[in-house]
Parts: sequence; C-alpha cells; structure tokens
Amino acid sequence: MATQTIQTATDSLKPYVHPPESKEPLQYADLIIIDLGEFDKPGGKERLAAQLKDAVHNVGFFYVSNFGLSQDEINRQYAIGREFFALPEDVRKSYRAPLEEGIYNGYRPLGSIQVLPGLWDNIEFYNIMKFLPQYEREHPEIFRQHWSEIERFHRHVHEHVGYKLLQLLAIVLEIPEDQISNGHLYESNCDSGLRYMNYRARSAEVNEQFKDLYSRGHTDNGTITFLFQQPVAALQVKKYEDSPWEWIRIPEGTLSVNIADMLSILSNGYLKSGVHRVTVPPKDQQAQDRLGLLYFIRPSDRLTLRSFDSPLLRREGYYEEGKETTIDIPAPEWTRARIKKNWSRSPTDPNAGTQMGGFSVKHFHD
Ligand SMILES: O=C(O)CCC(=O)C(=O)O
Ligand SMILES: [Fe+2]
Repeated sequence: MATQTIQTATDSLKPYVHPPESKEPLQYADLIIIDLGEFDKPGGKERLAAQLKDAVHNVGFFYVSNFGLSQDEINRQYAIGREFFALPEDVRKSYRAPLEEGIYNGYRPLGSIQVLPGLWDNIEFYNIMKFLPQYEREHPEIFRQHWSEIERFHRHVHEHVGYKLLQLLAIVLEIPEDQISNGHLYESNCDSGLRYMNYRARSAEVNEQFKDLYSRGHTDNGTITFLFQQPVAALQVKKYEDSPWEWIRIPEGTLSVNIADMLSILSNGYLKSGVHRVTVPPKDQQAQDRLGLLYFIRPSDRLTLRSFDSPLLRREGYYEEGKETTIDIPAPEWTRARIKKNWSRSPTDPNAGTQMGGFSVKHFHD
C-alpha cells in the first residue's frame, strides 16, 4: 500500500491524536522485532525465520516493523473508530453482530460478558469482516464514508503482512512455504476481520471490584492477531509459564503480533499461543477510554485441520506418526464454536474451554 496521504478536500475526518504515554515506571516485556523490509531481499526470509523461531516457540508474541502502512494511514483508522464509538448507544447497538452464532460481523456491545461473577466488562468493539459478498451487511455511515480506504487497509494487513508471517512460520516448520498461507487466502471463507475496540474507563472503586482487570488472561482464537500501536498501557503478556505479567509497549512504527490457538493446535503445541490479559492502565492513563485497532486472521475452510507433518516437529518430538491431531470439521466452525461458548459459559467456571473434534482449548490463563 502506498504511503500517500489519503486526506482529500472533501474529507471531514478529524485527525486522531493519541494520548501521551504513561510516565510510570512499568516493567515492559522485551520482545523481538521482525523487520519485514528484509523479507524480499536475497536470503531475507530465511534470516527472518531464524530470528523468529525462538519467539514463536517459547513466547508467542513479537513485533514487526516495515509492514507497509504509514502512521498516517493507521491513525486514520483510529479516527474512524473514534467517530463510531461517539455515536449514541442505541445507534451502535442497531448494528449488533450475530454473536450467538459465534460471528463477530458488526458491533459487540459494551458489557456483553461477565469478567468476574456479576461484573460485566467495559469492552465494546466493531468488527469489519473481509470485503467479500458473503460478509456484506449494513454498516454505520462513518464506515461507509471511508469504505474503500478501509478495504485497502484490511486487505493489506491480511494479504501482505499476514501472508508474509505465515510464510515465515512455514519456513520455521520446514514445510512448503505457502502451505499455511494457502489455508488463509483472503478470497476464502473465514472469519478474519479488522476490529475497532474501545475500553471505557471505570472509576477507581469499580476497578478494585474487578481486581484491576479489563479482560482475563487468555490466548486468542484463530491463527494470528495483529495489534496496532497506541500508547495507553494495559496489555500484559506472560512470556513463560513461570514469568510475571509484563506490560506491552509497542514501539513506534511496529505492530504487535501474537500466535493464536489454531497454530498451536496444528503444531501440537510447538508454536505457542501467546498468553495475555488486559488490565486497568497505570494511574496517569486510567481516567481515559482506551481505543484499540486490531486485525484477527482466522483459519479458512481450505485449511486442513491436521497436524503439520514437519521435519522440525518430528525431530523435536512434536509429531508422531499415527498420533496426529485431526479435526474433522471446517476450521471456521471451530473458531465460531469458541465464540459461541462466551455466551453460554459460566463466569465462575475456572476451567471454561471449548472441546470439539477431539481437541480442546482453555479459555482462561490467570
Ligand atoms: O486490547 C488489547 O490490547 C488486547 C485485546 C485482546 O487481547 C483481544 O481482543 O483478544
Ligand atoms: Fe486477546
């Protein structure tokens, strides 16, 4: 995607200005940065894959730089999100997604889920699924006004950033380079999408009741998650089983990436689904709402849900002939089943999870 300024004379979108960073001394996680500018250079992919190997096996989180979107292009998406969340609640709710079917296409209202028993979340988001006829639905004017710009952004994240990372993972696993990306083609059926996300600030008393949590420790559904840079600290990662929760500070010009459950399932746990949670921001940031921008890549019905037969996994003892994981259902059904579960699980169930096709994932890690 070109880095030209898209603002036109007729464009009424007011620029988005991010709030200042926290001045508090926070323990930030040290994560590697993968420079996608190297990807097309001779030997570049192989060098990047070698650099990535430890992070995707042991941590599940890393950053990427030079991913082909300018700060201006990203900030315009934040500005669109800001306008949407400023709409009256009844208008936002009139675009509700079919959540009970496990589909995030449209609005997910504030307070949909109990974080702790009796305590409803302060999260709302709006997802735009792929720009394909099967995902069309009514959208608020603010999105329609910028529809082609959102489509370019959406496709770029999926087809350029996403495909490249899925190729690097295939190189790490020593399987054909396009094997994973072919199961995630933009034109295929899957529930990937761009998410504008808003956490409404709560009072100090309410934060205390929630044990300072915005969302509990979890791994993500789907294949891979991208989180665009913004300065309000709240996301924390648990790098290793025995490490403390550390804050994520996404450096300017980088994107945070986490490995999600499907890659962990298909690699029999070799690829680590990154464990993270969202807490109340530090004191100097907690009075304001927190606007986020994310893109979720989910597996398509073209992805065969069978363990990757990878020389690396064989060598490392993660693949045993005859004991491969095989899930005999289309991948989008798997990811929808997990979302559906959010509407039926009990907030007091510490072992909430999704089981299907002989495989299960835990919903909480805290
Ligand atoms: O808002 C964030 O920083 C992370 C959100 C998240 O973990 C999620 O939506 O799965
Ligand atoms: Fe998450």
